[in-house]
Amino acid sequence: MHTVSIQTASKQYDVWIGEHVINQLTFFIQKNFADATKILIITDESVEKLHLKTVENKLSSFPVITYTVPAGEKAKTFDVFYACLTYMLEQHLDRKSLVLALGGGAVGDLAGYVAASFMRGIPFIQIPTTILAHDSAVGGKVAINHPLGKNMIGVFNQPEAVIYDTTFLTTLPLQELRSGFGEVIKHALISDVAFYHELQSQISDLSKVNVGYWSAILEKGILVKRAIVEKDEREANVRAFLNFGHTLGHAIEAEMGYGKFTHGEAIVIGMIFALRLSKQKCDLVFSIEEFIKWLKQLGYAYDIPENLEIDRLIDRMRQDKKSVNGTIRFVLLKELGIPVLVEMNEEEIRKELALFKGGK
Ligand SMILES: NC(=O)c1ccc[n+]([C@@H]2O[C@H](COP(=O)([O-])OP(=O)(O)OC[C@H]3O[C@@H](n4cnc5c(N)ncnc54)[C@H](O)[C@@H]3O)[C@@H](O)[C@H]2O)c1
Ligand SMILES: O=C(O)C(=O)C[C@@H](O)[C@H](O)[C@H](O)COP(=O)(O)O
Ligand SMILES: [Zn+2]
Repeated sequence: MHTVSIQTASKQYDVWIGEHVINQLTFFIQKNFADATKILIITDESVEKLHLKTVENKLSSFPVITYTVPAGEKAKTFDVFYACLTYMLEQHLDRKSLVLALGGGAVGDLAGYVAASFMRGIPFIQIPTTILAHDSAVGGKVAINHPLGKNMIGVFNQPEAVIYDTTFLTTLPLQELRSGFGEVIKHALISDVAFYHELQSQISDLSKVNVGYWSAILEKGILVKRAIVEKDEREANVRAFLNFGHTLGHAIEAEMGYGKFTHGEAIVIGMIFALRLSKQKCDLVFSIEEFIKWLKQLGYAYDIPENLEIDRLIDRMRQDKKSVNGTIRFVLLKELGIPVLVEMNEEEIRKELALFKGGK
């Protein structure tokens, strides 16, 4: 088991990562929440079938109840958020209650926002079950989607702890490995050239990565995220770098309809576009052809979906949270590992999107 301690401006907490670290849950709750009036596990319908029992078994001496939400982006809606809060009121949770988020980023984002909202805030613990959640469970961004934009309704709310049992990852389908690995690539590209080269040389088939190696690369990703959120918890400046690939990625997710494209797959396309812009605007020296060759090998889509209109993507990007006064901003790379936030002119974006979409 490895422990990564996170110290943000608002809170210190630990991330425990490794096989069977779920055992830590019992000790952590005994030590810190022994008087919890209720412990609510929020999970989704797939994770419930696969891993809920394991977690419940660790909590047999506590007053545990469960609320199950739809799997995937369907969990991040206002209706599910509201239904969750209704259930908590009906079950008489109070300010001494605790929420556990058992699942991927969608469950973590929803449950963290629910916990922040119930009676103005009760504590929650992240129990991530996906590769992608090495990113979502750390750093305290929690939110639901709005038809007009991704993660538009939410708050910053740090968890009490992150208990990342990598044995849960063994049940993930290949598409979810791929989605999560997109954020690992992001963490490498924005801050750690050696890590990027390691990934590129070591990983050619995501289905063959063993749990031990997943643990190691997820921990590296978490360290990248830690370094940034410790400096800038609420995205006043450098935290925006974690949004590399997301300006276009979020626009693709929203335009396709949430859940049609996984988050990680959408941001991979967004990263390719941001790399193309980085070459244009920041003289980045990097072979996008080589990058795409690797992505193809791993099974990623690497084009903007045919049915998406450029003008509509631009409208979406104008609504991005990084925009100021409607001016679209992209995270670009000056060099591998050296990101920068750049304001872009819409005409320039339109031209570059047309070239990208046209395969040029
Ligand atoms: N808060 C943040 O900082 C942050 C960071 C990155 C992404 N996100 C958000 O996270 C979400 C994506 O996260 P995700 O990819 O984990 O999505 P997810 O929670 O939707 O999980 C993906 C799918 O995998 C299933 N699943 C989860 N764990 C499983 C397991 N162990 N075995 C088998 N199936 C399992 C889920 O049921 C779901 O169908 C997006 O909404 C994205 O916006 C948030
Ligand atoms: O933690 C961050 O900050 C990130 O930007 C991480 C992203 O991978 C993540 O998708 C996040 O939810 C995006 O945040 P948003 O503010 O653009 O919605
Ligand atoms: Zn992301």
